Amino acid sequence: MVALQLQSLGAYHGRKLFVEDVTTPIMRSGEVVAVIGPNAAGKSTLFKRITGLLKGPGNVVIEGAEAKNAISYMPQDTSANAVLTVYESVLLARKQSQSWAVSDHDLRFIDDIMKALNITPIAFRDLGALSGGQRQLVSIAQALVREPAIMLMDEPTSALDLHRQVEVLDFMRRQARTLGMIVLIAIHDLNQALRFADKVLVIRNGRMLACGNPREVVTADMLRDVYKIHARIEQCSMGHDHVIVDGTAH
Ligand SMILES: Nc1ncnc2c1ncn2[C@@H]1O[C@H](COP(=O)(O)OP(=O)(O)OP(=O)(O)O)[C@@H](O)[C@H]1O
Repeated sequence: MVALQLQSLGAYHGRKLFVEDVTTPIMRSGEVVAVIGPNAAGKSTLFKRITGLLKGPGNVVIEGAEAKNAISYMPQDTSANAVLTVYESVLLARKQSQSWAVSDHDLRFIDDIMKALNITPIAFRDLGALSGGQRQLVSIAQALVREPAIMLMDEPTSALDLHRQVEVLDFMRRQARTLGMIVLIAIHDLNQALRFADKVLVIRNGRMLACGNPREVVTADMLRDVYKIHARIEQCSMGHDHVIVDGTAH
């Protein structure tokens, strides 16, 4: 069982603190947490602080995972200038966190992830010759083959068509449950967050406003305060919550 908690976490860009005093409930194996908030709220900055790419006060407390492959981070910018094929890049990603010998298990694991993400047909294409959505899928594969205990994904579906968005988010949730991962996903699509997340964490101006059950966190009041929109949360005929936007609030 893996557990993650952020305690009074802050993050600097240069000398300025852009994220401040983020303390979360304990997140546990199998959970998917959607990290939401307006542009420039600090979602990517928070992820970079959790991975150790940025410095700042506070603690990232992880229990039940070896430091070596505790966290895998998929950045927002998935552009690549390495002269590698898709398959080479995924294999390299797997080997970065393990010994350099390639086992049958490694090859099977990579095949399974690539098949699940439907990128086997482009396995031998150069990274530089992919569409934005294809690059994003490859980047997800690179993060997953490291078999992390905690996965941080920064807007992993922003370039994907609707079918692939649902496929990827469904797959991530299954992976979280079956492998016991904790998955944090920064995402702008609040309906996808409501559909896939166990918890929603809201950030505004570098501060965490709430972290908890999606139904309790994503409310008309929160949408007005944080996003400056008039919206309703309504249940569809299947009983799922949806955000219906009526317009901007000033
Ligand atoms: N390298 C950097 N140097 C200085 N400031 C930065 C740097 N990167 C980000 N910032 C600033 O930090 C703040 C938070 O940015 P961040 O990228 O974390 O927001 P975000 O919530 O991920 O936004 P978006 O939804 O637009 O991707 C912004 O004010 C941004 O200008």
